[in-house]
Amino acid sequence: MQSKESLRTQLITQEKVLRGTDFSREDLASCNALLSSTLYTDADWVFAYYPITSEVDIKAVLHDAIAHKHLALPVSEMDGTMTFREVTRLDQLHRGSLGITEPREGNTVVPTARTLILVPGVAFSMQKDRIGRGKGYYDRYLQKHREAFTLGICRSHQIIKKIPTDQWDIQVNALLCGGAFF
Ligand SMILES: Nc1nc2c(c(=O)[nH]1)N(C=O)[C@@H](CNc1ccc(C(=O)N[C@@H](CCC(=O)O)C(=O)O)cc1)CN2
Ligand SMILES: Nc1ncnc2c1ncn2[C@@H]1O[C@H](COP(=O)(O)OP(=O)(O)OP(=O)(O)O)[C@@H](O)[C@H]1O
Repeated sequence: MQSKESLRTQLITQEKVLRGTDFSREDLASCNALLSSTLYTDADWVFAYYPITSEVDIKAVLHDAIAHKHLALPVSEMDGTMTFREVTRLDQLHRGSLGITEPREGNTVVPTARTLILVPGVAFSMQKDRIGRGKGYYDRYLQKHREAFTLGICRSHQIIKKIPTDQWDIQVNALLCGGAFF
């Protein structure tokens, strides 16, 4: 089996090749599927991510969550930990050190059983394994916060057959891809 590191390198090269591709239809299908699901309607808090170009554009979900629920976005710290802060408007975010748009202020919040965590990734498998950007932020965070439901979100080309796993890897509970749940 290909190592996780070489898979990640290959997938990030693919991200660059696909940079000009228009994924808006596929991304909107996923947003709409999510917004009308009970996973979403039953949640009181949504812990989401602010998308970069290679990730499913969930900004429609971010706006809906601000209007109808509570939204939190991740802040990555230099020591490898990640926290989530409450966000009430998207025009007060800033570009953090890793090139990710993140909240500058806002209360730090922790997930409960009614929190839906939307997990980005470089790739996922149908076994719900995940490859992230290689810094272990989500693995460390999800290990400590087991009570929330985790939903991986990706585009069709980000589904791969088999992902080699390490003992620290945390699977997601479900996957949303191209407008369908798995
Ligand atoms: N949207 C999003 N937010 C997230 C994550 C993520 O995967 N996606 N993270 C999940 O862990 C954390 C941040 N982790 C990161 C780990 C590595 C790189 C990284 O390698 N960045 C590139 C530049 C990316 C770009 O600008 O396109 C770099 O620094 O070279 C970025 C974020 C928390 N927030
Ligand atoms: N629970 C943990 N405790 C300590 N270190 C961890 C933990 N989880 C992952 N790591 C470390 O993080 C590094 C990256 O792990 P991995 O390659 O699985 O990242 P990833 O899941 O792709 O990234 P991310 O979660 O940031 O998107 C590894 O070197 C690993 O040792």
